[in-house]
Amino acid sequence: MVVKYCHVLHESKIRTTGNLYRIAFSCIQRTPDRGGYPPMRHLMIKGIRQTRLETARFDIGAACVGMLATLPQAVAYGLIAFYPLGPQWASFGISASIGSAILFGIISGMFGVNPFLVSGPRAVTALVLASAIQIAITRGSSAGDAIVIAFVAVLAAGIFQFVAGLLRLGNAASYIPAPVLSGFVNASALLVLINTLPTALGSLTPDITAIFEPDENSILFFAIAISLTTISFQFIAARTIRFVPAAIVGLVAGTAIYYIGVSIFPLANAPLIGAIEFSEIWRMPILIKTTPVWNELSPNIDIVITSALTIGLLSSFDTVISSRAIDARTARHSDVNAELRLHGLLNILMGFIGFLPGSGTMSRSVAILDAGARSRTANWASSLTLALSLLIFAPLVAALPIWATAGMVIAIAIQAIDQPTFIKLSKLVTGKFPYPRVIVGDVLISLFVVAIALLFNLASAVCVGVLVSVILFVLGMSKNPVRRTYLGSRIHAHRQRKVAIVECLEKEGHRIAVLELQGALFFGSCSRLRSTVSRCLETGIDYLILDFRHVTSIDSTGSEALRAIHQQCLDGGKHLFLSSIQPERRLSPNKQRSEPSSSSSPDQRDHRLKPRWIWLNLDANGVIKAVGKENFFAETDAALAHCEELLLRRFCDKPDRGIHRVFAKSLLLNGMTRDQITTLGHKAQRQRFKKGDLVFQQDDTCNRAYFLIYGRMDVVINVPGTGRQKRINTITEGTLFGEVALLDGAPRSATIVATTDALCLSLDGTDFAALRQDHQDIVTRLLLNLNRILASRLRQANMMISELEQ
Ligand SMILES: Nc1ncnc2c1ncn2[C@@H]1O[C@@H]2COP(=O)(O)O[C@H]2[C@H]1O
Repeated sequence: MVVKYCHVLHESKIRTTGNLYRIAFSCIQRTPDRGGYPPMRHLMIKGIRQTRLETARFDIGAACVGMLATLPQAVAYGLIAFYPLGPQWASFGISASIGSAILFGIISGMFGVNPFLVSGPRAVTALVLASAIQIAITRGSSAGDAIVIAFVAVLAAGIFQFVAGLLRLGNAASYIPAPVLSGFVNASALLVLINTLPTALGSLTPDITAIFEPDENSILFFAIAISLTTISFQFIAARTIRFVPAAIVGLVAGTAIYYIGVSIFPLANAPLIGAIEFSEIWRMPILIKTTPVWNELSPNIDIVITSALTIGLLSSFDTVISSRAIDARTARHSDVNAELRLHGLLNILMGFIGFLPGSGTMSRSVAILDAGARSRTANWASSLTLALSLLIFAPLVAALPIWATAGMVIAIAIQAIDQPTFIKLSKLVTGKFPYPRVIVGDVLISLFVVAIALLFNLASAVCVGVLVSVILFVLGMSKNPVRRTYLGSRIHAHRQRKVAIVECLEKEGHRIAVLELQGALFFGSCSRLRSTVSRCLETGIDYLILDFRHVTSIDSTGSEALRAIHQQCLDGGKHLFLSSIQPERRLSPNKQRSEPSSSSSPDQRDHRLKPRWIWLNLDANGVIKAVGKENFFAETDAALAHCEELLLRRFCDKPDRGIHRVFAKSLLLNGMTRDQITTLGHKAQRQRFKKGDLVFQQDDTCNRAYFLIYGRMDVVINVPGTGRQKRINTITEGTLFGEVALLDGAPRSATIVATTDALCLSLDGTDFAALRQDHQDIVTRLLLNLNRILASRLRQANMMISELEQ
């Protein structure tokens, strides 16, 4: 392996190592994105169709940029991996790295699930290999044995990745919150900037503080001029030139300035990429070339296992997160598990033939996307071009000044910064956003991830970011799960009741409390639930209804809290009821797994049911047994009605079955003399209904009004578009129904069904007209009372609305 650059490296000691390392680190971490649409999506959105020629032109341009982004990285990673073995292994390392960039890149580019995910060697995995070799050498292994140990670890890492893909562990990355991903992208971009800046400013040491030293070697104005030219041309080209990738325009401009500078003016020489000989890259696989000393493996198995796990985890993480970020950018969705399986197989291959392990890279992927990649051709062609460039373009590539490549990397890093986070941050700082609480959490998490990444490393930053997000989420969800509390004195069950009963409910209804719960009942929210319930019970509540309508989930701690609340009620002689919970839920037709057969009727379809998680959890944790199934209600209204009945039994007179007593207590007949009531009774028609009978149906056209003497009727309406019906009220004895159609002559506004055996008196329009002729006084009184009934219903409805809106 001949790398001219390596000669410079050895000759000038660390002079160029610093540059290479800086380039390497800068490029690794570039994990860009988004400030605008990549050209491809932009064209897709505009609906512009391209010819194959145009697509190929963009892909080839993008491949060239990808190759230029890969080359310096690959050289640097090779040097990193074999650094502990000394300079004589440098060319070996570079060939192992470039070989991986070519072979891994071509195969994953061709067969990878994500067409724009460019894969190849990475700095982190190169560092793990270096430390494995270092430990083996310290324990007394020879260089060859240390290399064997390292590549067995690569092979095992490949198996690990393949198995992780089979077990679909890649999906775990979906749980990375957006602010963490944004912080990851920004941290990567900043790391690129920080690591590349010294090179772009001509500093010869890798330490960024060196650029502030007034040493003439630290800041070369010539270097700054070259990198600034590259950056500016790249930015201008990104906005103005469509045909050539902006990165190449910048690179050409920066290189031109360099050669003009060194040929016309006696300006400083820059380190160049240097010549690389292709013939040295392909060599015998490492396991064949070096004599494998298997005996060496057993005492060093710990190195193999830890390195394999670390490489496997880091590679998988890089691949999955890069694939997700590329997906977000290109509006696609790739199967990361399939990607992991392919990467696993390729890393097994890399381990066998002694090439560096590979994983998905954001930097190179974004480089080809920003350069206008249209298809996966740009991906594999960038690796192929790398191979070709070593043969054909070697002189051109060799002549590129490092300062210009540093400028190119900086420009890509700046474009990669996640703009939405910075927009949010600037809005927070300038106070332009009216509700800062909405975005402050996201911005803080994002900044936190960036800070950890800069202080430690990206992997820890993402882990800590996810942890902080989870903690913030739990705290956010730990708010009081009681969204509203109302008393039975203000809100009654939907029952048409006699005045005396309504009065009784208004007087004693404060003994009934409904607590509307919301969100998740879990370990984070249970203590607040318990304290709210305790406070509520202390106010003299006898009947407590917990409404689960807005509860999304429950865990065992939530169930335990319910059992404790039930015990608390028992101890205090109170009654607990749970509403809006059912064992099963009806599946909407489009969620049903199997399509109903053509023979199945709509009714049959409606009855497909699925067990409810909340019910199952309550059952599993013994809540249903403790509270008693009879105390669970499908609707809160039913639970409220049940509590009202219990209350009425305690505090109100027994229901009165005598017909005249019913009449006397009815609001409709209020103020009538006994004679008037008797006359009305003679004019009216008596009708008996059996339990389940249909009195009339919604939309029927008839104008008969009914007075319920005893029994109970449900008022039911059709729910439009579902074929289902819903009970909205219950009529009890002494109340009127069917009056609406009599008054306005329109079809029935609801269906009335007898829920018990019932007796009614009824009058139709004709009876009413006859009554008006002979007994005007009765009709006037009836109409007056009817007005009062309607007015009181309106007031009650208003009170309920105001109560529920609180
Ligand atoms: N929301 C409601 N609450 C109580 N009763 C109702 C309600 N809606 C309709 N009704 C009764 O149901 C009857 C259906 O027939 P009508 O429209 O003639 O008269 C209606 C009322 O008497």
